[in-house]
Amino acid sequence: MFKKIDHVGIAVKNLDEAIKVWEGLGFKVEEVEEVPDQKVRVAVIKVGESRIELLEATSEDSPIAKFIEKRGEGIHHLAIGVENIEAKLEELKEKGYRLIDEKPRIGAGGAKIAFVHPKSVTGVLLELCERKE
Ligand SMILES: C[C@H](C(=O)O)C(=O)SCCNC(=O)CCNC(=O)[C@H](O)C(C)(C)COP(=O)(O)OP(=O)(O)OC[C@H]1O[C@@H](n2cnc3c(N)ncnc32)[C@H](O)[C@@H]1OP(=O)(O)O
Ligand SMILES: [Co+2]
Repeated sequence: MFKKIDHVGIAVKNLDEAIKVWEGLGFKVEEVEEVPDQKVRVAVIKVGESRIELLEATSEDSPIAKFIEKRGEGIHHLAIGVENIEAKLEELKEKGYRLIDEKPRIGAGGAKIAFVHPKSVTGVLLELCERKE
């Protein structure tokens, strides 16, 4: 059911500056994409079969803005690749996990994504991600 670690999301204040830092380390930003539904701008770095997502808020009420206000920059979420996101959401709902999204939404690269609340997942914001490879 779980395919791989799809990506680690990192909240940053300024995407262009963060890209310089990460490319200075030797990583390569493949693409930068705005995801209006999530109020973020995303820089995608491929690392083997996984990705790093650098995330900048595109509005004051973006979840990324609130996160940074409260906790500063840093690791924001862990995204796991799944075969069937609807089935997984159903299963977790039945098991009593607190779903932020009952139905998947569209994320970066057109993936189907849904979040499970950190309070249900030992303090980790978990993202389920179904991607047509
Ligand atoms: C597009 C791209 C993609 O992959 O395609 C993305 O990832 S989009 C990535 C951006 N989109 C998202 O993050 C959408 C899902 N996130 C959300 O719905 C929200 O951010 C949220 C429900 C996790 C938290 O929102 P909130 O208004 O409740 O914020 P609060 O600050 O009050 O958080 C409530 C409690 O959760 C904790 N908390 C909040 N955010 C996180 C986090 N990222 N990781 C771990 N814990 C967290 C807070 O410390 C607090 O705990 P305590 O009470 O103990 O202090
Ligand atoms: Co993500």
